[in-house]
Amino acid sequence: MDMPDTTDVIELDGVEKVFDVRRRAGRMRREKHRVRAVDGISFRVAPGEMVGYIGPNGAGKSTTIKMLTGILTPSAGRLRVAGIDPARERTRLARRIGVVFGQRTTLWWDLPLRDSYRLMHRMYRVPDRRFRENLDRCVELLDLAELLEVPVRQLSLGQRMRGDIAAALLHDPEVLYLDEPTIGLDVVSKAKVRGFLRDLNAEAGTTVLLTTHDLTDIEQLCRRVMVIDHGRLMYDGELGGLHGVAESERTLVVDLAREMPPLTTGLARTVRVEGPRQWLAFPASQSAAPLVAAVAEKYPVVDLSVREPDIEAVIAKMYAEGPAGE
Ligand SMILES: Nc1ncnc2c1ncn2[C@@H]1O[C@H](COP(=O)(O)OP(=O)(O)OP(=O)(O)O)[C@@H](O)[C@H]1O
Repeated sequence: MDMPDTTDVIELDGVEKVFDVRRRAGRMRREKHRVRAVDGISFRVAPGEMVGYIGPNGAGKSTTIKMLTGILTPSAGRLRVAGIDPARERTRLARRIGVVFGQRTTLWWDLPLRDSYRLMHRMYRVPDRRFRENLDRCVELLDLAELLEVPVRQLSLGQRMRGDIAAALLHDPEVLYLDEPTIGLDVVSKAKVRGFLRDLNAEAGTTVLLTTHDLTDIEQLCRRVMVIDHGRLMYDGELGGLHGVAESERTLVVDLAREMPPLTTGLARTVRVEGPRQWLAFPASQSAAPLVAAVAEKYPVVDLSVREPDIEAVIAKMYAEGPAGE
């Protein structure tokens, strides 16, 4: 007889979320319309895993995370986090999970960071000693010492993000949901955040579910990735198993002094021309340096930047070639 596997920290079985929306249909009429935001998803996450949860805009990622925190109740299916039904016991679950939304802060805008943390200390009823230890650790590893007395509204985006990550960890959650934790951050801040998350996962064994549009986040942090689209799980496996990841392309964006015909270097394909700006695609596995040198030598260049492949591009390619591992 199969025994249910109770060691998994996140369990979803046939989870659905349907929204009833009213849409304008003509001048007066409104039509009822059903949106299947999550359409029968099943997966399990073991303690200590760090899993990427990716998909195009509107795929159903945020809706899934909201159900996992208990903010939304599933329309059908079974869902458990740390053995708890999130929608039924949201408050009890809140002590076991941490959530970071890159697009908005859970900190108090007008308060210094330290005061936000004090409020959370009381809200989550964290034992004093534990709180102090966690805070000290986050302050050290996230470089927050100089920022504790600064009101949140005066922090840069990268500083605020680090502050938010610390806030999500002060009560020792077993599970951390991260929704776009590196969005809008510069290269240095991204590296800091990624390094911290890697250490947290390795040392504290915190289970992490990571939603991002940045493929590098996934490459550097997650061995396992789940792809969702139109509310369905399209892929669950290693990142390398996704078609298109290895052979994806980076883009060199070139601003020229004037409009020119498509550039020819022999090292890249010119995929787009708009006025004096041109987009050159080259294999992601190759260094950009020879291409940059060739372009700069041959053409009147005003500015250059390299764009990394993003998840949307990889997923588009996956659909073009059919999902891997099926
Ligand atoms: N409260 C709601 N009422 C009606 N429809 C909703 C609601 N929330 C989400 N949806 C719809 O459900 C679908 C999935 O949305 P969701 O926000 O989960 O996608 P997402 O994968 O997080 O996208 P993004 O990457 O843009 O954040 C979309 O079609 C969205 O319009």
